[in-house]
Amino acid sequence: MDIDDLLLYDETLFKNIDAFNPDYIPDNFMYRKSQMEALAISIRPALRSGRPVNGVILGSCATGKTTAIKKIFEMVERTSDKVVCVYINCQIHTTRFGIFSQIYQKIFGHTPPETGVPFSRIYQNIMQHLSNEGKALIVALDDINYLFYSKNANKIFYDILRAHESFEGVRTGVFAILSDIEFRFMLDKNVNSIFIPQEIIFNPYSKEEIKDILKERARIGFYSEVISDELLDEITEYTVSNGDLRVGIDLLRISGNLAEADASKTIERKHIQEALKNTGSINLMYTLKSLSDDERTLLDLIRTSDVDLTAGELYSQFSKKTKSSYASFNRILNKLEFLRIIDTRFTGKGVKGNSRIIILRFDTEEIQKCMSRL
Ligand SMILES: Nc1ncnc2c1ncn2[C@@H]1O[C@H](COP(=O)(O)OP(=O)(O)OP(=O)(O)O)[C@@H](O)[C@H]1O
Repeated sequence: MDIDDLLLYDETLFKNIDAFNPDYIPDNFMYRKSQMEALAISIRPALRSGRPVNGVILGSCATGKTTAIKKIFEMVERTSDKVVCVYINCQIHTTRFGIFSQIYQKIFGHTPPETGVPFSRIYQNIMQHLSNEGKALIVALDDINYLFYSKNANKIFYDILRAHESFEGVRTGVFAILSDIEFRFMLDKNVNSIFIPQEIIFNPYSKEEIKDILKERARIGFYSEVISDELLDEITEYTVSNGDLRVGIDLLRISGNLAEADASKTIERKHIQEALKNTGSINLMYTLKSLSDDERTLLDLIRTSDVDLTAGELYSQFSKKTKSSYASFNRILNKLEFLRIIDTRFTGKGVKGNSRIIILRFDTEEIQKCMSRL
């Protein structure tokens, strides 16, 4: 097809292309009944003038944690106007002000002004409103490990969970969502005893479950018979080996697009093979998306260097590009290590043997591929 035809061609394989969006909430949320029940049990007291039970929601990536929270919040809000449910993505909102702005927005329908209003006023408005209206507050903090990095977690938990000490009758709860079991102990380390949560585990899907979920997604997203069962099996295999359901959903979407561009009425193996070339690690892409410009600049320097640099060498390159202080360079380096994009190893050389060597944990091409898709 030439470009004009490509743009004008109005046949589509997609019945509902939104079904492949990252934030699509499936009506049919399969294999998560017991987790949804556990969430409902934790929230139930809040619907009956009690306090919600705090929870920590644990499970590796793309096991449906976010979907479960969003679904249960939707259900709660449909059932009662006495519970305010706020979902917060901590990759985006990392400060106390940022997080309480989200809560404020949910309650009052608009965010507080960014300047001129002290945090205490915003906090007071929120809690006073809840107290006056007799409403409970449940806050889900997704990817809460990002708050450990900025060391804000404890304060935020404290603000939310001890509100009842200053505001009569206020009932609050927190769901902390974690996608890496390693962060579980860090939660205890970062948040003291005010948070005693019940654990809700989202175990990985089996191969059969992945196949069923992908099949259902294809059924919603494509017209019938666009993709064969055999090719779904292949996408399932790849998804299982990659360990991330999102990769499978993305593969469906990309191969559908490629088939469409080919004016084909069905997805063929060649479209999947082509799509595979375009999918980097989705997880890595999400992590890279959350980086600031300076953080990406530093990562780029690491990625494009032919040799493993020491921290000192890296800083001298970085400071030329960004004029950053050593302290902020160091913070960024620690963050990249914390996000497990890089490793740093002491070489035993340098001042007091403190010289570190920086090692990229991913293939440079993989990073490049993900960066180009941001
Ligand atoms: N049981 C399921 N049924 C249908 N779709 C699902 C199911 N579980 C996950 N998904 C889909 O997989 C994708 C990832 O799910 P979700 O964002 O809820 O996972 P997560 O555990 O929060 O991931 P992360 O920890 O990486 O944020 C979404 O597109 C979601 O619709």
